[in-house]
Amino acid sequence: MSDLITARGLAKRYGGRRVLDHVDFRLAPGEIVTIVGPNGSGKSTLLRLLAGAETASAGSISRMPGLRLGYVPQKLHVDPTLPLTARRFLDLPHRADPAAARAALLRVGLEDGVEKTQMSDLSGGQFQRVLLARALLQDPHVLMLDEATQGLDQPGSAAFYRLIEDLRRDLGCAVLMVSHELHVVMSASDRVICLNGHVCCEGAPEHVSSAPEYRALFGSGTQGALALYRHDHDHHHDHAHDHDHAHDHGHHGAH
Ligand SMILES: Nc1ncnc2c1ncn2[C@@H]1O[C@H](COP(=O)(O)OP(=O)(O)OP(=O)(O)O)[C@@H](O)[C@H]1O
Repeated sequence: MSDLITARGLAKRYGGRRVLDHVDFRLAPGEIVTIVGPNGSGKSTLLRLLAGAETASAGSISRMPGLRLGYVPQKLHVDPTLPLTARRFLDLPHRADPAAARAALLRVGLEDGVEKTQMSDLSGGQFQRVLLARALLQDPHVLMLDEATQGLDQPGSAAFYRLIEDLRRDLGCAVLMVSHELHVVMSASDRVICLNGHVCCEGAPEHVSSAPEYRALFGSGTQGALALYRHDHDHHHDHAHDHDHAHDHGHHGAH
């Protein structure tokens, strides 16, 4: 089957500042791909470009005709003084079919009672599940999640990512997510893309290692919990990305 999303040579500049450069990307039906990278490495920007929420400064993106996306944002502030139940939240921005709304809430593991609960009274984990339920209402070919487990504790995150795997299995959707929680997402991902303004490397997260190249990006705090199975480096990372990369961006993926 052909890819859901393909991108070539993506670049993004904000003002004169180059945030992404030379990014190639493809997403096949049903695969779970995780984008990792340091703060400010362009992860959210890449997700927004691929979702069509922002325009690239250079490069091309093609999406399968009729592609449906379900987007779970990084953060969503709901004014606690604003009365808004979880059920009504699912009607934003478009009114949801009542049966579909109920099914989506159940599918993400929320009890019946949650429908009437104010968004501001939900726990962090419940809140994220309501966001996920809203994304499911799109009947998506691709679920995109930007740091969807921020603020959850480790068991909460692990449960959330297990749910994502279940959804992929049951709905057959592809999943593209950004995460800092390498130790949690590695088991759930088919492919990991390591981003730092450009694609440093990508591949199956199948070996646990403490690769020096990985530590150069993430520090040693994660004990090499994520193994990028190849990461051939001939360059230094530069957060400014405002010099020309004279090297070859080798993509050593396990496709
Ligand atoms: N709308 C914008 N206008 C100007 N600069 C922006 C904009 N959006 C992002 N940036 C800048 O682009 C860079 C990459 O941001 P982005 O949010 O994509 O990184 P990230 O890898 O997702 O970071 P984090 O892990 O901290 O969420 C940052 O330096 C950010 O300040």
